[in-house]
Amino acid sequence: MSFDPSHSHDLRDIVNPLLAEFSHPTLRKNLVELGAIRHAVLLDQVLHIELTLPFAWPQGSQALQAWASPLLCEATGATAVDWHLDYAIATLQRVKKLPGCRGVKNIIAVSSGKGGVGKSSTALNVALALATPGVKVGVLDADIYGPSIPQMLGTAEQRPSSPDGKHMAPILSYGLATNSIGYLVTDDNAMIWRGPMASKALLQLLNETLWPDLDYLVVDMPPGTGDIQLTLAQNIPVTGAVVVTTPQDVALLDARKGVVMFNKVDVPVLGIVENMSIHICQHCGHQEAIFGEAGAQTLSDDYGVPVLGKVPLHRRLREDLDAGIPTVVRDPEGEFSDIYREIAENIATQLYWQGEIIPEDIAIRTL
Ligand SMILES: Nc1ncnc2c1ncn2[C@@H]1O[C@H](COP(=O)(O)OP(=O)(O)OP(=O)(O)O)[C@@H](O)[C@H]1O
Repeated sequence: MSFDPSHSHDLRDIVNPLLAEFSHPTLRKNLVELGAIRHAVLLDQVLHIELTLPFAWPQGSQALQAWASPLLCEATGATAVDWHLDYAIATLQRVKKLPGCRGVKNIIAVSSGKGGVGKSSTALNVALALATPGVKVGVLDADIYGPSIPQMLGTAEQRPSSPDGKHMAPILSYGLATNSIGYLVTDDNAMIWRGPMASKALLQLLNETLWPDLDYLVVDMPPGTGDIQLTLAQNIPVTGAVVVTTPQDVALLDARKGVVMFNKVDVPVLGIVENMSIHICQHCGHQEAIFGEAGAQTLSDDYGVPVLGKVPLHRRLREDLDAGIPTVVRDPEGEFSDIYREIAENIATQLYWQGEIIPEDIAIRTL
């Protein structure tokens, strides 16, 4: 019998083995083993391929298309490949098998051992990078000591409405559903909250926000490893945590405490983001490791957690946040956005591979 690529069986025999050959640092199983290939059909010499992924994969999918398109054309006689990528994001087991927050599949806690290392900037740009078309993302700013997300989104003057007098509608910004402790209290007020009060308020903020269906909720945690952080890490139904640090020794010592804290309460540490990794001069592009080198790698080696990415120190990143237009929104094709997309993809895939998938109905909890 002769081969006929317009025949779906014959076509699958070409497409599946070829796509199974695609390797990428974020894949621990190939695309066939992952069950990602939904459909392939050759119409008018155009090969249409449908893929469904269980994790946000903004850069891997680009790499796949660049690698596979010419090979598929050659193997099938198609003149072009039309890729349809969609997502059915998996819900992963949460810390202590806690029931989920209504509407939210996966919660990612972004923390730092100490303040000022760029935790909020990282949390926000990573959330925006996770929100690739087809993936729904929210941000909860739980940083009681300096709730900066509203400023960074340019929404500081807004206040969440309450359609039923009990719950809050999140503020929608750049495609993210967001809420912040900053909308509800003044800075002076929040700073003097004691541990139990602060943890209770933050848990309420999480549970009383009317989140739309979200694949990922990124929680910008208060910096440090004290009682508030410990209580939150134990009581928020977190799927995994990310620790942000600078390469500086002192921040790394604090970052160590962060990793240890999450280990103690059995929250999987997905990895470390090194922020302000090298300084890039905005005039001449000269690069300098002003906070030292290889710090995050040492931490990673010591605790067996990956470095998810390194963000340089660059004036532009701060200016964009000050202007309320984060870099991933202002310059989506730029090199910094690529870095944040890589980090987002590493987080999403790490979350998937380390976790146990749970059926979706368990994720629904009524308030
Ligand atoms: N990679 C970077 N390049 C340039 N500026 C940065 C970078 N990362 C953060 N910043 C700037 O540093 C300041 C502190 O960042 P950010 O608020 O994200 O830190 P934080 O760790 O969340 O602080 P806090 O603990 O006070 O909440 C902000 O002005 C931010 O714009």
